[in-house]
Amino acid sequence: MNEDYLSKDTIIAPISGLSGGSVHLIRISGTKAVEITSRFFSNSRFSRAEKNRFFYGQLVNEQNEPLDDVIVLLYRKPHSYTGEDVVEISCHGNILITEQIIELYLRQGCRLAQPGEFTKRAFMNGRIDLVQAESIASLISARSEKALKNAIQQLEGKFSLEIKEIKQDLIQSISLLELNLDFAEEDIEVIEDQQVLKLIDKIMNKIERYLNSYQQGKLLLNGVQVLITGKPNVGKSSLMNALLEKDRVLVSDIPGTTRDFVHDEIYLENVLVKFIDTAGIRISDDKLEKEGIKRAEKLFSDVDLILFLFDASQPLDDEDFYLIKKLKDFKEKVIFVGNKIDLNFLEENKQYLGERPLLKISAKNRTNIESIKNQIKKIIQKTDTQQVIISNERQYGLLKKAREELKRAKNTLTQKTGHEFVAMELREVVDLLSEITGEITNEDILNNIFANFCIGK
Ligand SMILES: Nc1nc2c(c(=O)[nH]1)N(C=O)[C@@H](CNc1ccc(C(=O)N[C@@H](CCC(=O)O)C(=O)O)cc1)CN2
Ligand SMILES: Nc1nc2c(ncn2[C@@H]2O[C@H](COP(=O)(O)OP(=O)(O)OP(=O)(O)O)[C@@H](O)[C@H]2O)c(=O)[nH]1
Ligand SMILES: [Mg+2]
Repeated sequence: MNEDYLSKDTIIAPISGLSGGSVHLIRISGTKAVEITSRFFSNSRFSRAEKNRFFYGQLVNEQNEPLDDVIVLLYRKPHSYTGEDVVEISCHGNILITEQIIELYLRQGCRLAQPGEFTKRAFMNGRIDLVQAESIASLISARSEKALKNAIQQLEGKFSLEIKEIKQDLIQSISLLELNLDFAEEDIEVIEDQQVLKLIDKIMNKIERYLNSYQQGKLLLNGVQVLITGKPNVGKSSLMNALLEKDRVLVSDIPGTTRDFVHDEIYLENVLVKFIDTAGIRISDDKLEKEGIKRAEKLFSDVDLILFLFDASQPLDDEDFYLIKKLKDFKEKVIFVGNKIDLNFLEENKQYLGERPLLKISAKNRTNIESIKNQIKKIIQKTDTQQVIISNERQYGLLKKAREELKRAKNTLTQKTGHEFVAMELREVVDLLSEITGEITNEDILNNIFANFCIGK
């Protein structure tokens, strides 16, 4: 597939952020990258260079009008990110300059790169495998230090290597099982069932460990989402401000002060925590309010933690009960927070709250806000970053299938249905693992993966 792929379009895209920075970076990859650049770049040593190097000079357009003073980086195939000839232009950080340069290349026969297309080419040209490609996307979007560490490990090939080792073990057993078949008539056992069973168990353990890391992996990758809900005027926005340690949201004694979602973030233990303050939920016939409530309730299933806030100085009322009932389905992630304890704490409310944690705070006086942060820290359990953590849904799905297939193989072996079936099932596991690293794949799957990358990756 390689040669074919190399000969395709020359593609271009900005690869740095386009707002704020003082320098922008543009990448051009493909056969025309060097030739086009040499026609519009003032530094004559550029086109003669054989090796990767950088050059300083002026970039001009077709009318010889200067576009910018730039640094051009030359990467000769296959020694580049994509494995093709690559030119990177580092220009001044003005979107107008960047656009003019890109338009020049488009007029000269390049086309804009699709999201993830550079990385897709790197994969197609064998520079990286699929796990590594996906780790680049995780690396960019990681919302915690641990997720970042894990992504870097995967980019270095740690997970890919472990998969390769598992596959080698499997392939060895498969060939021994097949050898057994050849010698079946002569009654020679090349491999004992017990040995194969032991191997299957060993591999199942490894896969189980990957699967178990997924929930935590996703959390570390995306950060923790915490929703603050409760009826109007119980102090949700006050709590939001207390958690953020700033006056982010408007607070007032008029019920219905917050009308839409307000979110903001902090880092706790190097994990991004996103708080969402919502409009107070009340039983209402008002169309607009009903819609707001519907949207808030949709968030119940999306978030990782729900803080149900109530006024602890007052008896719980129908509006509180309405919400408590709604939250029953999400019980395992709800924390009850009794606010306004500076006024009073009514013990009688406790009986309605079940066995979930109950925290007592005063948002206004910022009392006991730490107890909430401690509950969030509990979610961010101690994770061992020495081990591979899975955070990718595709990889998770394939690992689950591999586990099922291993179970099947184990069954077949213990039921002594025949070694040829065991071998077949183990081969299926090998294929599933090959799909993870992308040795086995198809165009649709690939397009799907890379389409979710950002532009310029
Ligand atoms: N300017 C720039 N910075 C960047 C990237 C990039 O593409 N360009 N990266 C993009 O994500 C990351 C680094 N990843 C890269 C990986 C491989 C090669 C590369 O050209 N490798 C060749 C050449 C090495 C050499 O000349 O010594 C090779 O390995 O053969 C470049 C960047 C982060 N920073
Ligand atoms: N005494 C006391 N008053 C509080 C406390 N927390 C909030 N309040 C007051 O309660 C009123 C409502 O506070 P908000 O934070 O705006 O309440 P909310 O739940 O966001 O209200 P809506 O946005 O209208 O749903 C304000 O007057 C706050 O000053 C508290 O811990 N103690
Ligand atoms: Mg509010």
